[in-house]
Amino acid sequence: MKVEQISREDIERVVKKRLARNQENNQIIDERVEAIVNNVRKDGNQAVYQYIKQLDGVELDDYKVSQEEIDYAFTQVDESLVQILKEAKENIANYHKLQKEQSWYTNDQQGVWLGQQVRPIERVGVYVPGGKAAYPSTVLMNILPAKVAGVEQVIVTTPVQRDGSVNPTTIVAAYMAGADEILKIGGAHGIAALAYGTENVSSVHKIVGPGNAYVARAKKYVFGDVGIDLIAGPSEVCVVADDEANANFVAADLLAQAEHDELASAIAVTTNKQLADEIQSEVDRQMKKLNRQEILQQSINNEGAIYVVSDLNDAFEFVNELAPEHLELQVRNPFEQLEKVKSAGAIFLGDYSPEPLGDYFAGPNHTLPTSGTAKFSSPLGVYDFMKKSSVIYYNEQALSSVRSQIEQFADEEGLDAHKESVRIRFD
Ligand SMILES: NC(=O)c1ccc[n+]([C@@H]2O[C@H](COP(=O)([O-])OP(=O)(O)OC[C@H]3O[C@@H](n4cnc5c(N)ncnc54)[C@H](O)[C@@H]3O)[C@@H](O)[C@H]2O)c1
Ligand SMILES: N[C@H](CO)Cc1c[nH]c[nH+]1
Ligand SMILES: [Zn+2]
Repeated sequence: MKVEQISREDIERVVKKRLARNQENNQIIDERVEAIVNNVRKDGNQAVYQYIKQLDGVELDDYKVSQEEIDYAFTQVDESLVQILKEAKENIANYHKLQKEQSWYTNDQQGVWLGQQVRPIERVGVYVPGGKAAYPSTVLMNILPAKVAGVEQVIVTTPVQRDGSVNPTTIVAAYMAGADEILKIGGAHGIAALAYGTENVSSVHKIVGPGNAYVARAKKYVFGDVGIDLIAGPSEVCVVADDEANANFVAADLLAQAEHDELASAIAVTTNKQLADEIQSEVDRQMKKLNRQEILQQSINNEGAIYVVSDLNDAFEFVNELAPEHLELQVRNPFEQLEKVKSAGAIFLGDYSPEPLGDYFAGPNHTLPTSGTAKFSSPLGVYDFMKKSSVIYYNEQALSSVRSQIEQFADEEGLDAHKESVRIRFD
């Protein structure tokens, strides 16, 4: 993991170069994704089964998880883990209940009644990643806000494992969170099946959930035909560390994100060169003891970096340019620094709020904007599962009092039928 000293003038260039690397990867992936999505849209099941065979290495007869498989999954998961899932579920549901918006109406007592009706989306697809690891936590994070919003039908899709099954904890978590159906379709073909439906699956109205670059680009490609939540691609962490930070903690937190994906990005930004060197050697030392060596080596060597800046203001300049998925502030008085953050998916304060606390347990959602998209988007939340309709009521007298304004406006736009629709009610 390289250590690089950067000045204020370098920050924009360094961050833009990092984000541009993503764009280059994306161009190659986009061509592949386009072909997969279009083939599933055209050929339905036949294409789905063919991609499951080609990309996931499994010949399936049925990609729906059956009741027998659900029952069997419950026999495979330890009671202690079920208990943990229940606690996490409670924390996540409680946090998300606070996000629920209500419909509202105004009544001016003069015959005008306006409002905003809030309704859940009816049918939602949840992508749960499962290529390199299974993510039961992501199941909870994506289904629970949908259920809090009142979504009627939640269809989960996740890659099939080599033996033709789905990870049992994923199934148990999906069942506990209220999934209506679980499909064994990963990657871009999973996204296409949800977006356009197949002979066995009705299409959904919106697709949520993180995944690798193929999944993230497929979501972007189907957007418009269905809704999507946000671009949640390979994981990222940026740790801001001042001279009081603990190098062991910082290194451990960098590795915790790096282990997700070869393309995961783990960055430390520090004001202290000596700490940077300590973090670097700690990463090397700790990495040797971990599983997933191949992924760790690649992500740490290619995507990881430790930047040394001259002061905390420069550190926040860097952060706001990067807009990382996860930001950790391992600095003195982190609460005082919080207001300097303009763009980040989730912000972890202090030495004892490591990012995995948020991944599994605290309650806020772990599906977060990546690749700089935190500059304009927010964590997955109940609001992603709700839509709004405007409500308008005028009585006869109220309409009569504004008819001339509307008629003149319609004249101005040359829209006679608009004018007539008002006039006809009175003349
Ligand atoms: N942002 C979040 O909240 C969050 C949460 C969990 C995981 N993640 C991220 O999700 C990702 C999970 O990735 P993953 O790979 O483990 O699982 P995944 O389910 O996202 O992707 C696996 C699928 O990708 C497809 N695929 C793989 N190589 C392909 C190729 N060359 N061409 C076409 N399709 C291909 C396969 O069909 C496979 O089923 C990681 O990047 C991790 O960082 C993010
Ligand atoms: N850190 C991931 C989001 O980038 C979420 C996750 C799930 N399980 C473990 N981690
Ligand atoms: Zn994680």
